[in-house]
Amino acid sequence: MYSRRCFVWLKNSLLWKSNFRKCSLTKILIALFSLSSLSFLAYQCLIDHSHVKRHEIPVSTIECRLNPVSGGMFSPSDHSSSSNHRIDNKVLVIVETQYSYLGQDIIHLLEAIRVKYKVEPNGKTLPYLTHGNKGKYSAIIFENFDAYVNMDAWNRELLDKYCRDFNVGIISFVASRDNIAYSKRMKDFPLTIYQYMAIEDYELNPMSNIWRITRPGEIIRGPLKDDEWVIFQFEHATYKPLSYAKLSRNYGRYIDLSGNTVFPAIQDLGLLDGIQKVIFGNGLRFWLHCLVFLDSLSYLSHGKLSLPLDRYVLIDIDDVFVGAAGKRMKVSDVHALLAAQNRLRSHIKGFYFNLGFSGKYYQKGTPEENLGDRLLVANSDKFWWFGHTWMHTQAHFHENASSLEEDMSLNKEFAQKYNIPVVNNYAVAPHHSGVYPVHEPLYEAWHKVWNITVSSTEEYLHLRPARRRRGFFYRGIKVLPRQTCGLYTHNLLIDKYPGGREKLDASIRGGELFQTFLYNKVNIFMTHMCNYGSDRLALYTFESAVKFLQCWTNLHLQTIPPQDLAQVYFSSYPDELNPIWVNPCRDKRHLAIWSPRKVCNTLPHLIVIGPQKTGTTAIYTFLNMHPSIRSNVKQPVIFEELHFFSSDQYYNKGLDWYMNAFKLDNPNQTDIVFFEKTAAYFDNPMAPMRIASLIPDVKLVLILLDPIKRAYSWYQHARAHQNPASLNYTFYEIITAGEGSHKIQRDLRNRCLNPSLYAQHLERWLDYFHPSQLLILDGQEIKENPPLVMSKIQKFIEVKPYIDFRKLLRYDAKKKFYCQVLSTDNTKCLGPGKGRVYPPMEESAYRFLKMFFRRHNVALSKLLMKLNQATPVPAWLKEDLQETL
Ligand SMILES: Nc1ncnc2c1ncn2[C@@H]1O[C@H](COP(=O)(O)OS(=O)(=O)O)[C@@H](OP(=O)(O)O)[C@H]1O
Repeated sequence: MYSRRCFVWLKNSLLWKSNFRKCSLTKILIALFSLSSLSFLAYQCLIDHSHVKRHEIPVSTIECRLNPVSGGMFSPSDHSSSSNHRIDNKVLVIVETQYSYLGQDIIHLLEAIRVKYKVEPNGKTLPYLTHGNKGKYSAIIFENFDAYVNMDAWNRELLDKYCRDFNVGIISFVASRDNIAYSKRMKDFPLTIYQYMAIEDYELNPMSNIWRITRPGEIIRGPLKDDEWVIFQFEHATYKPLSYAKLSRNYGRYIDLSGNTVFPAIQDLGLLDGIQKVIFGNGLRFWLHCLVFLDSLSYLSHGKLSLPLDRYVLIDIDDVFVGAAGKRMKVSDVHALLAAQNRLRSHIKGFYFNLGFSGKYYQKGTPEENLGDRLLVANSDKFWWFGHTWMHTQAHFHENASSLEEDMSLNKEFAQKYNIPVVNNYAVAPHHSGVYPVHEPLYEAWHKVWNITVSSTEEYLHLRPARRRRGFFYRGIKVLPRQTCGLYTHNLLIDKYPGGREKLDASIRGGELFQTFLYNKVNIFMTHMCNYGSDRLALYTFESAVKFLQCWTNLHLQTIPPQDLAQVYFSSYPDELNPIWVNPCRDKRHLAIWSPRKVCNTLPHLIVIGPQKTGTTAIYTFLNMHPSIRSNVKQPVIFEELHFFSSDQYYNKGLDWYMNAFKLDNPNQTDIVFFEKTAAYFDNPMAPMRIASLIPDVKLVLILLDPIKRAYSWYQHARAHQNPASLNYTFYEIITAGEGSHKIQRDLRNRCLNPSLYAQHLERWLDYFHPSQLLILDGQEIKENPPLVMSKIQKFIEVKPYIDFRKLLRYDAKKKFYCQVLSTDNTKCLGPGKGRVYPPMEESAYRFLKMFFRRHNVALSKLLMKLNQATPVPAWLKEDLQETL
């Protein structure tokens, strides 16, 4: 019977063509895609669904021991004090090794809560702790308390002084080292540790003053997972227990513990050494320690690293009609959904399920399920709704916006026909296709058909790890990160849940799902219709999760409309507004939802990053003379320089715009080395990060000209462009402009001097690129011997064929520079704007700049020495340093 019904459905689907009259290639593609989706669904129909049976639908049994404070209005202290004005919101983490487990756990947690950190392996000299009169770190974390205790005297004194001066606390961990129970007195502290202990009945000390997110009062009954606990015993009032437990085993005569209540995490009030501490007797794999860790960070940093208590929750039910017959929601499931929505409202203020639909699949289930569909629609005003595409096709298969608009309009007509209120200006794309990597037609069609302003995806920047998912704003649409709750389309029955019910329960009770709520202020969860049929796993999961959260935390849960949610998100994380482009070809999942018409080989292999006035145009011109090297095509207004990575205006034109600037003769061409030159990249703060995100293995060319000559050349450039400051003030007046000078004077001073602070900018590039990716050229050599420079570049990028530029370039006595050889008598030189003729620099300006650049040049020479570049230090720098000596 199933097979016949499915056949009819399949046939109907294929006959659905009234809106597909005009046959274009796109439409054929879409039809093929739909066909494959439908065949998949048909296959699902043909298989035996007898296993999808109702037996015991799981029900949440979580009850708090103590009643949570009602109304979620209780707001515990955020620990803030005046001490936090003097410290940055960054954490210093001293790890055992780069790869140690606990060190990784600490870093992952900090990443998840978006706290900046600096990691240093134990044993290295401490980094600078202050800048000016400010402290660089608002908390210090030691993966191993022993590392702190046994630090060499000099570093220990330095660190302790920092902690006392800036009132900064230390979080540390003590781990069991050997598989044997023994006790040890800590050096310098009236503290004894007992290691390799088994404990049970863990509870928190309700009297501690560090609790903020954590709500003490519950007990984890029974033995804890491993035997590797460290417990503390102390003989001074500076120590207070943060938690209690009982020993699970009698350790007899080996360990003398009075009574059997032990302390697995303690707080040091700093009464002895003036430094507050929190010390854990186990790592962060124990879920409750993650919670205690958050409050410890908040407390020890005087609220600088405090997380808010509000948590915003949106539960999307994607594809509410898309699903194989036999796995869909029936009438009883819809009733259960409505009832659960009401119950959830007592835990999540203003809660609504948010239903996503593709109208094409309405009424395509079993007769019972079709009744379920109808009941959903009859109750449409009780839910929030958002549209997918009509046929649930993926946006990247649509070549242009109009075919997507056509498809979306059908879905809109469906919503109108059935009075489905779609009012939130929110949409989610099937399979995330088109949202990221961006498919421009999706954004266009969303605007046009639905006036979409908010979306969400799990693909930005990458699917994994989930803790790094972020939001971005593009073409007027705010895209928020999306989380999963551990349920996917195939999770229908609790007994078939991968890893068993225990696995799902562990995620709810302190594991992944609990932590997702904990770390993210905004949580948009993706679920699917089938998680609400069969065993209704989504209802079980969320009802359990919010109850568990309520037992153990003071978090306030609420649901607000997507537009407000986006507002909350980006006002909390304004830095995320600007998107970051990554190469879709480097991520399998991205590639799968990227248009098959797009090609991967139109990104540059080489970027000439500047700075300005160092000879970048000459290099650009000469590179283009090579038969296998090709630059981007020139653009209106900006000509050869794309400014993509340095200007928000161009970066926000999107990846397609950038990649389209590099033209192959045919898509299969492989013998072209693309390059780009934008001289403003070098001193731009965003450019290194953006370039490294998109083209991490790119090669970079940096040109260093004597900074004095570069500064003067820029001044002359400004004069040639009628810059008023340059016309009204001498070079000396510009470079010596102070805070009292006119803004135009200071602006020009900055453009003359700042890009010449070579070491400072170069350090930033080296944060993102390996030195082997960088070729440093001498700007003077470009003027005097460009064929030699071209040979260095060719070697650097290993391009074939090797071209001898001595045959292509010739010194032109009239231009006084090397020019392109056209014939024995003719050359083609760069335009009049390059190699200008201007008077020599005033002596006073020269002397001023000599002094000004001295320390920067010293810093540069040290940096270059460290890089150990094959390229020798530029001649001008050597001379300058010799003069200095
Ligand atoms: N072959 C050749 N022809 C002309 N000019 C040459 C050449 N090689 C190097 N130079 C030097 O390049 C300086 C201009 O640098 P840029 O091209 O980087 O300037 S810009 O930032 O793109 O405006 C330019 O600066 P000015 O001399 O101040 O005009 C030149 O000194």
